[in-house]
Amino acid sequence: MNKKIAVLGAGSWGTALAILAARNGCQTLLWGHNPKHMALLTQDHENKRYLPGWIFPENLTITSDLADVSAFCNLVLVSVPSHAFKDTLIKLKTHLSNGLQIAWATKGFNPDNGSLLHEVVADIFSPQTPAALLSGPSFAAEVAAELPTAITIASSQPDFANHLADILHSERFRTYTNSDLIGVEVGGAVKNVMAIAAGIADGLGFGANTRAALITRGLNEIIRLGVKLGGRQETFMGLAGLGDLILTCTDNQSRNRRFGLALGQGKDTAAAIQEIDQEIEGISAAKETFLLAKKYGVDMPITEQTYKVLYEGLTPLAAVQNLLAREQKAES
Ligand SMILES: NC(=O)c1ccc[n+]([C@@H]2O[C@H](COP(=O)([O-])OP(=O)(O)OC[C@H]3O[C@@H](n4cnc5c(N)ncnc54)[C@H](O)[C@@H]3O)[C@@H](O)[C@H]2O)c1
Ligand SMILES: O=P(O)(O)OC[C@H](O)CO
Repeated sequence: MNKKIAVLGAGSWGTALAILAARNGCQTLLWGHNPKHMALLTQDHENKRYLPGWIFPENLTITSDLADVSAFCNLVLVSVPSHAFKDTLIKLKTHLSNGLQIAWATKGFNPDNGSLLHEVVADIFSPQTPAALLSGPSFAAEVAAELPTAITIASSQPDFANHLADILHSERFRTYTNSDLIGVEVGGAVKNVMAIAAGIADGLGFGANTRAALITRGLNEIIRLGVKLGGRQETFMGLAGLGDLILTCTDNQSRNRRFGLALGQGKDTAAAIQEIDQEIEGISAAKETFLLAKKYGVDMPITEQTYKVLYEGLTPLAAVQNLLAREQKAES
């Protein structure tokens, strides 16, 4: 397979995806924004900061110069955090625009206005630019370890989704295609809010029953917002919805769940962020989801309470008590 791909973002997920593509036989370029960090990756042939223990395949090369991307190929997979997504695409455009095929693995909203990331892609490049999102239950370290994983590749352009699936698919990394870009985006972004909430409940000492209730009612919130934004209900029962929600709410590899655990155990937000020392996408997603819910009149009580803990100083215990005090009603 003489295929090429440039991965933008040398964190845990971009590094894992670059290693995956290289193992699949792709000539792979991994770009990171920090020259000193990328020099270490070049020197060490591994990412000791974000994905230690996984030596890079020989067909994976490192750069901190975006100009190298346009000379390398026109297929780009963006895996920077949501707060860096728009700026990274703006920088990319100065080097590559014509013929660009872009995918992204970022889970979140555009922090400027809560828009979905496919809208950022369309605004910066074009609505006709081949675009796809990669999302689903996938911890980077397990992908690097080649533990069986299944993810969704969502695009309104099926040929492009299939092209990307061909490049990334393997026995241990199963790719499923989906035409519901909005549903997959909302599922991947809002599951991080629910993971914080589930972590808070566990950190407070509540049990498995509580966690199951939060996951179930959290899925209900995600579906309500996702359908309102144009997603298909069935998408949220799939890998990018229920699958990723269960994974992130129940396993301590999740940064979002661990962040919630720390809050529930009494740490303040700053201390919890410092302790985790990696991206916690649910913090910004909690605000963006809360604002979207208000804008579209969608009842999202778990999201609202999580937002109030993170942005209004509500204590974790008071947040759970507020949820428990809600009036009895028919399940919907
Ligand atoms: N880590 C996982 O298991 C995993 C799995 C699936 C999806 N994701 C998603 O991947 C995205 C990237 O997160 P991650 O897990 O790799 O985070 P990370 O904390 O592991 O790494 C973050 C990376 O972003 C870089 N970065 C920070 N600010 C930047 C900027 N302004 N411009 C460019 N790069 C910048 C950092 O240098 C670092 O390399 C997130 O949206 C996350 O939800 C992560
Ligand atoms: O560590 P988290 O909570 O950002 O979760 C990582 C991935 O999104 C899991 O699918």
